[in-house]
Amino acid sequence: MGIVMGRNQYGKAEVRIFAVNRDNPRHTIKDLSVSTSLRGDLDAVHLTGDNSHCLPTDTQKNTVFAFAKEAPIGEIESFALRLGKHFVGTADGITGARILIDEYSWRRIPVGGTGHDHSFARSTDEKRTTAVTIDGDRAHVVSGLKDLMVLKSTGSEFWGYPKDKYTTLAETNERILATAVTARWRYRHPDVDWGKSFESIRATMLETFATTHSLALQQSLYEMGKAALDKHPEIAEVRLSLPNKHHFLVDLEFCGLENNNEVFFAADRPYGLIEGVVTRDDVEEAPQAWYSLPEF
Ligand SMILES: O=c1[nH]c(=O)c2[nH]c(=O)[nH]c2[nH]1
Repeated sequence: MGIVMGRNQYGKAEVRIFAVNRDNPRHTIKDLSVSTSLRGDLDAVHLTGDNSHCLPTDTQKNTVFAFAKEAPIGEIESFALRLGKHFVGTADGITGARILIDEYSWRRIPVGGTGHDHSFARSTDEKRTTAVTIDGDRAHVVSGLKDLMVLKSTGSEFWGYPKDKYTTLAETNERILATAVTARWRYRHPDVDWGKSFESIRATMLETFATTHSLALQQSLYEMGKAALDKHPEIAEVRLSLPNKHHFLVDLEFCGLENNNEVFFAADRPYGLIEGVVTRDDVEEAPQAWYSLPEF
């Protein structure tokens, strides 16, 4: 029985890059966290420490910064595709790459009609994301968002579940439903207006969360994924990870007050974690597009 080196990848994680376009006085900015991972003929570095195919993670980091200067960053999907193709096309022994990008959402400070030219505010943790996988001459693009906080103050119920001797949860037809959405969707091809597609999928999922009368967070998850797929032929599947941010009704009887679903304890943990894949029944699966992705 022998011991062999298994699947591996390596790169620089969370390169924080901030870029300003100063072409005119109305600046545009990009605030990104970029992670690079390279795959390929890397047995030698693991087995003997032979670094001849080991493009340093420091060089990968420098490449990210240089690419941001050499051409406009543009949409995160295009930037990730450029980086991934560069590494696979130029680094000896490297046959695959995974580029992860999270984009922080700054907005112009609302001064005047169109917002300030060079001052910005960020009031949310929400990030737009992409995960690009280059596998030889194939490319997979999985985009999404994370930490999008949403809440419904009515229109959510939970009842009809199995009960056993450990059950204490009361059935309810009136509860708060809150979650922090992490969603990723896989594109069928790279011929996409990335920004427009992102905005529309995000809006569709938000609208569906709002308008679905929810009997379970699982039902909301499916409806959100389905609505995105119905409206967007360019995507093959949607994966969602939804922590159920429980809001417990506070018993105020101790001081003689009736609590008519008005005052809750917003617990941060433990939380239910509802996860699922919503897909088309006629598309080919692409496990490589998802391999080692956080959350999925
Ligand atoms: O929407 C829900 N789904 C569950 O599976 C679950 N389990 C639970 O305790 N509360 C809820 N709510």
